[in-house]
Parts: sequence; C-alpha cells; structure tokens
Amino acid sequence: MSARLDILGAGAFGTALAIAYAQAGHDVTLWARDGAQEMRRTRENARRLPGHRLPEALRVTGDLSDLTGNCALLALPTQTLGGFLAETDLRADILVSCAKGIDRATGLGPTALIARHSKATVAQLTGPSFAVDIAAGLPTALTLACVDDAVGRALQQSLSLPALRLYRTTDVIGAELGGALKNVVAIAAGAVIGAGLGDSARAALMARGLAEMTRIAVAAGGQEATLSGLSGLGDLILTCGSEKSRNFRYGMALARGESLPPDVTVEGLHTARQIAARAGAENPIAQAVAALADGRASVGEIADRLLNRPLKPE
Ligand SMILES: NC(=O)C1=CN([C@@H]2O[C@H](COP(=O)(O)OP(=O)(O)OC[C@H]3O[C@@H](n4cnc5c(N)ncnc54)[C@H](OP(=O)(O)O)[C@@H]3O)[C@@H](O)[C@H]2O)C=CC1
Ligand SMILES: O=C(CO)COP(=O)(O)O
Repeated sequence: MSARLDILGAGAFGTALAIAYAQAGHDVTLWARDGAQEMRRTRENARRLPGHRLPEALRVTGDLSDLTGNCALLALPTQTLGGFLAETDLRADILVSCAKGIDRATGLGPTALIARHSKATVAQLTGPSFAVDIAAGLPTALTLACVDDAVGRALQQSLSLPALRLYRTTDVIGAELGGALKNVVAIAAGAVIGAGLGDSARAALMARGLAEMTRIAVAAGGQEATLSGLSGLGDLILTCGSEKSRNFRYGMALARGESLPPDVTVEGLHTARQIAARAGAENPIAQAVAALADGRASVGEIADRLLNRPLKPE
C-alpha cells in the first residue's frame, strides 16, 4: 500500500530513504534546508549522496509548508535536532527519528528531545544501514521502536519495503542507545586499526564495547535483548568493520594525527563526551574515546590503560 511520507533533512540518510520509498511507489516529499532547487534541476544530491539518481516522482522542497503528510521522518544529525524543532512547527501526528546520538545541550536521546518539542507520537528508526546501500536498493534490516505498539505495528507495515525489512520493538531507550553508542565503539575501532593494533584487538574491543553499550542501556531502562539485536550488535558489526562509516574513519584519522573535513557528521564524538561525563554504568571505552578526541591521551596510552585494568570474570 502506498503511503504519504515527508522526510526532513536531505543529508545522506534522508536522501537515501527518500530514494528507496519513492522508488517503491510511496508519495514522498524530501525537505532540504539548502539546495532543493539544485537537486530538482539535477535529480541528484551531489553534496551528500553523489551518484544516486532521485526518482522523478520524488518531490524535493525547501519550503516547510509543502509538508502535509501525517508521518514525517526526521533525518537530521542529533546536535541540530533541538534547534530545528524549537523553531519549526511540525504538523505530522507521527514523527520518526532517524538520528543516532545524544543531544549535548540536554543529554536527551532523539525521541525524548522530539517529545519535548512536539505532541506527536514519536518513534525511532535505527540499525545497520549505510545510506549508499539503502539508495542502491541493497537488502537492509532495521529496528522500528515505538512505545505505542499499535503505532509501531502500523509503521512497521507502512515503512517496510522488499529490500528494507523492519523489525519492531517497544524498547525505544534500548534501540536509540544502541544506535548512539555503537558510534562511540566505531570511533575506538577506527583508532585501533589506524594505530596498527590489529584485527584481534578490534574484535576484543567490539565484544567489550557491546558489554559496555548493554550496561549503559540497561542502566537507562533499556532491555539487554535490544542491544544484541540490529540496533546494537548489528550496527556495531557494520560500523566497526567498514571505512564507509564516518565514525570509524574519524577514529582512524585521530590515531594517525589526521582529521576529517569539518562538515562530516561524526555523531559518536558528542555521544562519547556525554557518556564519559555521566556517573553510573562503567564506561572505559567512552572515556577513552573522549580523552583521545580531546587530546588528553594518545592511542598508545589508552591501550596501556585498558590492558592494565584489573583482571575480572567476563
Ligand atoms: N549516513 C548514514 O549511512 C546513516 C546516518 N544515520 C543517522 O542519520 C542522521 C543524519 O545523518 P546523515 O544524513 O548521514 O548526515 P549528513 O551529514 O549526510 O547530512 C546532514 C544533513 O542535515 C542537514 N542539517 C544540518 N543542520 C540542520 C538544521 N539545523 N536544519 C536543517 N537541516 C540541517 C544538513 O544540511 P546541509 O546539507 O545544508 O548542511 C544535511 O543535509 C545522523 O544521526 C546519522 O547518525 C543513520 C543511519 C545511516
Ligand atoms: O549509522 C550508520 C550505519 O548504520 C552510519 O554510520 P556513520 O555515521 O559512522 O557513517
């Protein structure tokens, strides 16, 4: 069944989802703050998702009043979401966050941040999915999290595509923390590889990273099973193992004393700082990533510190 869908944010992910849903016959409008006219002219988002043609049926607009759907997907980076919502009156009854992070101004995850600004029912779409893979129509499985199970079921039906399979949960906290925290471990994995510490060290980091993610999510009220699903383990495997991940590339660059261009979105950096500053669940990997990014320790010093932690049961 064809659905009317508004997608806000024409970055790599919003554009990829817009392509996939428009190609499947949904009635899609993609809102971009800049460059809508150029995208309409060239039928490409050359800045954020080059090489992927925008289907003719996909509407691209820079005007928020063109958005009239009942359901809107918010595909903005977490750190821009609060400011955007504060100055925008969205009329959709259902808002689906696609962001993977923790807001540095409030410490909130994307769904709580949206709920602070809107009375809409809020859901989270997350899990292992590079924008380029979705835009190319490659098979992908994601988690759709919504506290309201009836709305979650309806969204699962309307947002699933043959090559984009959605699994459903009501554990919004676990799902959104899985997506946010895997970015922190992906930075650490990039640093491990960038510093030449090897594949075995990366595997150890990923396993201990999943344990850390689970501790943090469970302490926040999430469920352990969610973290071993698509939004935790699934996304961890994807982003710790591929240079397509910006978080992974950022970690590699840090370890090599290099940097990424400033307009590259690296959500894990802010998340690491947020988590490292929190009391509660033990978080040595988030501490390490924050220290590395802020120039307080080198990869070598961090590796020594982690390797010299007291021996304990797994
Ligand atoms: N890329 C991916 O593979 C995936 C990304 N995600 C998540 O999706 C979210 C978005 O990431 P992604 O699309 O990759 O990011 P990109 O860096 O590709 O693009 C970010 C987009 O947000 C826009 N933007 C930034 N600030 C504002 C603002 N204040 N108001 C309106 N628009 C704004 C930018 O506009 P402009 O171009 O004008 O700067 C740009 O279009 C992130 O949380 C990410 O973790 C989730 C799954 C996969
Ligand atoms: O979340 C992603 C894939 O699931 C994209 O990862 P990066 O933000 O690290 O590129």
